[in-house]
Amino acid sequence: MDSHDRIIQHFHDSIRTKQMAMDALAPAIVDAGELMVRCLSRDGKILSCGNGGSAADAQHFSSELLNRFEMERPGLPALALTTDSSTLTSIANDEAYEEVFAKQVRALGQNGDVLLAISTSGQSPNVAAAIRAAHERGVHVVAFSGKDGGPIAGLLQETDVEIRVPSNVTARIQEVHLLVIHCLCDLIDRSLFGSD
Ligand SMILES: O=C(CO)[C@@H](O)[C@H](O)[C@H](O)[C@H](O)COP(=O)(O)O
Ligand SMILES: [Zn+2]
Repeated sequence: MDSHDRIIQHFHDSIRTKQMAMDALAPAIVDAGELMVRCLSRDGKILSCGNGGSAADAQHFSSELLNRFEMERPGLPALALTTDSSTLTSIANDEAYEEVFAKQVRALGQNGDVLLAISTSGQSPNVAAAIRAAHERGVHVVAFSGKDGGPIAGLLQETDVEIRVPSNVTARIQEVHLLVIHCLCDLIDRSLFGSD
């Protein structure tokens, strides 16, 4: 397959993954949006975490809440746990990399907050640890995953929401995670500030 055809194939695969995810995930995305709106309307905040591309997604989401998505509106309380290099390196150095998000959740999480936990495989131990810490603090969880959901799927409680992309390809899963982030931002803005 030459480069041009390979690129066309990536686009086709991404389109097909989004079409499958649209039908499978729409109800869970609504549930996640309602959970986040309830949290924000009660002066809660939304924490987010993930590794690699999912760390970027965690920061993308928090920036669109803190600053804005599409409509002009006041900033909303959100914090990505992936950005403070001094905190991340000191926890990893003094304790373990597995604790880098969980220790922040225990320090910052309050009852009624929401943690957006992102892992395309559902395998990342530090995201799993963050979910356990969230439950200790009465923080609800929205989990973005893919593949078979991994160990993270088994950690989720009744009040949590799992958005598992029906794909085994990390890049395709991430492409859907980003679309879901924008869907959630739209739901939050329309619920809290009315439709523009
Ligand atoms: O972005 C990509 C691949 O597209 C990678 O950086 C990927 O995020 C990293 O391999 C992560 O460590 C994968 O972790 P996870 O999504 O399985 O929890
Ligand atoms: Zn965006």
